[in-house]
Amino acid sequence: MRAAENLNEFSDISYIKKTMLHQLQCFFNQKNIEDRRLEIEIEDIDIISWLRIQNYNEKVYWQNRDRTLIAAGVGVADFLKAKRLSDCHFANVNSLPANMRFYGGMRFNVNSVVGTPWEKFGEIAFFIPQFEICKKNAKTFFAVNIIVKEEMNHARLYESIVEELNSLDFSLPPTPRFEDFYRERVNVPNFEEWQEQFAEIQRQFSTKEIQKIVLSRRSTLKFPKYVDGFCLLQHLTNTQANTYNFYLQWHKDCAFVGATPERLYYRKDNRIFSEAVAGTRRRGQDAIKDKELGDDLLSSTKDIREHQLVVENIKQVFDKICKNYSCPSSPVLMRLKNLQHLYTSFEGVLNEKTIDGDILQLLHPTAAVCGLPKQKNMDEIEKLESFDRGWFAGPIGWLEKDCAEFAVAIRSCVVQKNTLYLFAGAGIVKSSCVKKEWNEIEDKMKNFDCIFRKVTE
Ligand SMILES: C=C(O[C@H]1C=CC=C(C(=O)O)[C@@H]1O)C(=O)O
Repeated sequence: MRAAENLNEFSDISYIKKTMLHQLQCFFNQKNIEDRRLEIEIEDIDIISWLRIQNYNEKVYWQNRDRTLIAAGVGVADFLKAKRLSDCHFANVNSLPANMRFYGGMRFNVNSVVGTPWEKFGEIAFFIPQFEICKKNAKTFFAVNIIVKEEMNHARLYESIVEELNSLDFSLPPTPRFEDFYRERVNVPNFEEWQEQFAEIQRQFSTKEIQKIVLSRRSTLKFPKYVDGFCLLQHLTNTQANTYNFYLQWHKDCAFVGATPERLYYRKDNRIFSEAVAGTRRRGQDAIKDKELGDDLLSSTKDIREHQLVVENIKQVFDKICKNYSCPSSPVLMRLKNLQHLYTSFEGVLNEKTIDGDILQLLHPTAAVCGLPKQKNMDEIEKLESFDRGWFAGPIGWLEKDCAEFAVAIRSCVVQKNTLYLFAGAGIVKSSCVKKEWNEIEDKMKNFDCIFRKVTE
């Protein structure tokens, strides 16, 4: 690592490339090489702008809620793909070098039929980026991840990494503001269809087949020109607080972008943290109105029941995977830019040999995005929703040796050429009101407030 007096040098492109090239040469000159992450400290750079201009199909951006980790990666050093969680070799993650991460996630329902715009995403997919810029503990690093497979020719691996390194672009033109106007918006379901779905659900509540269901909507917005997902991401990082901000692209022209408040879990060694986030009100326009709305949420029987079902469900999972755990007896408010939610945190110690695959299998989908009972609702959602949720409401995050973090991919959209697909859902219980739930979803979509400008001519 370089001394602090040379900070200016850190941003010098030739310094970055030359220093990394030197590290690569030293590494590949060794007789026996194994997986390695090479890192150099660089000056703090605009990570989104860097990511935006790289010429790769595979790109990822991750910013955790307290912004202690911001990472962007391009290219593929290794990947992990599967149709079922049970076929994913998560145990291999434990042999990765320090700080090397698999980023990715999975579909909400790996058994459902794949539809637009999710064709390029797969069921479960993770990758270790070839190149990464990572900001951690107020320091910024440029990293190259090297995965050495048995069958690989080392000289060829070296050459291909060097060639890619040379073509990385550090010119950093700033990401423009999102200033596009849409021409057309189509809601699936429309309000009449939403009412019909609601009536069907009410019937199932009365026969006690389901206790709570989370139904979602998709809004498709058509723009006159290609939508730049990085401008959206930049807007989210500028305007949202207390959210995980993410961007994931497996192919150019199709990206999954979001700013979600909901942690599925964070694991450090055998300690696990999770949370129930369910029950919603808007933020008030001033402190008095805001408190009024918050108090109303905290005392609403309907919202507390909706929330409590999520809490009970996480308890059942923690009973299975933890030696011990704790959670407060009543929810508090989680305040976001536009909305406030009921929130209960969980903290536990995992049973020995519990791997991330087991945790994902049991914790996802939470009752905050699916409802209860889970299997019945997965089938019901597949039947009632006439679009593919894809990765919306699925787990999204990263895994590294001894550590993992997943958010629930809500408050999200897919950007595909000149089309933007927005997704949001709402928890419905017996006492829910059809119009209020429709409006709640509309409020959730307003996370992307910058897009709601229509061409009027
Ligand atoms: C399913 C979504 O939100 C969930 C998380 C928080 C509050 C929720 C609610 O109050 O309905 C939902 O359970 C979404 O934003 O698409």
